[in-house]
Amino acid sequence: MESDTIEKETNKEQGLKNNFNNSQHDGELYTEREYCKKILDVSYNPYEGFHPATEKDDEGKKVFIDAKKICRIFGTDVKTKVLDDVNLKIYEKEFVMILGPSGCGKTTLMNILGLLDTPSSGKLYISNNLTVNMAESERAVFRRKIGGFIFQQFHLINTLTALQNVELPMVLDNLETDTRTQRAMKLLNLVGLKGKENNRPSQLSGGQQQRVAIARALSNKPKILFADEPTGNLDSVSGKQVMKLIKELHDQGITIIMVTHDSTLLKYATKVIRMKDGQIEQLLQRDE
Ligand SMILES: Nc1ncnc2c1ncn2[C@@H]1O[C@H](COP(=O)(O)OP(=O)(O)OP(=O)(O)O)[C@@H](O)[C@H]1O
Repeated sequence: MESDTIEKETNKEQGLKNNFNNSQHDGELYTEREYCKKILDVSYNPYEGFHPATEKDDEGKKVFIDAKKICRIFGTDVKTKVLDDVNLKIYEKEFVMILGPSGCGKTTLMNILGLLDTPSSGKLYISNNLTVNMAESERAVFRRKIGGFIFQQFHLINTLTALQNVELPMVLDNLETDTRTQRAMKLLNLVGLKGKENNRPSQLSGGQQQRVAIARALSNKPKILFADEPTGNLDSVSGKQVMKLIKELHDQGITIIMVTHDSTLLKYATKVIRMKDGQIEQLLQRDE
């Protein structure tokens, strides 16, 4: 950057610094410089620290999910190709974020990777097992034993308490009552909801409901967590609490695949998939 440009930018920042000194925005105390950068977009780049992924980036990593030539077509009379020849490898312990414009196929891709949906063509391997010919009962076992799921809309059962919601997957797994209650209590404590065990979803804030959903997703000790816009319905403070929890889970070794529209969350990711029109437009890897 030319020196007079730098000077202009610095003056702009200084002017804003005077206006926004120690300002509180979105529930977070930004330094003046950070805030100026954000609103002026002077040099704020959510992709800073990432580079286009190469084969070298994956050396020594263990493949968890391998998607080959995945297509998904919806409709019978009028067919719409929503995923078009997607090739993708996800490695153990990665924190993968899927971004892209509305309707580009992010949720469809995540649903296929999580065995909530099946591709129209292509092959999907999970831990080297080909999933295409799996019976629905086997897919259900994967979803219950290996995967954990959280969604923008929480999907809690309104007639059950927080504790009962977290216990539910363990009931399906026939765990003894004492064991599952103890585990659900521990998980609710972990997500910061001690004392809210007997509240029903309607008696909890959005952020608290999402934390119950996270506790429920953890009840089966998943190896991989699928999160579709987990902060999409939350205010920024609750969103940050939820992201902090998800980051902690990643730090503990859980692989995370998350769909988001919010590029400010990229700071948590180790890999970024940018999608467009049903295809992977760009694959980015965090610098070591
Ligand atoms: N079950 C379905 N039947 C028909 N069309 C579908 C179905 N599910 C998704 N679609 C279509 O597939 C396209 C991709 O949807 P998808 O939800 O994967 O996009 P997205 O990138 O997650 O969008 P958004 O960011 O808005 O959530 C959309 O045009 C959508 O209308």
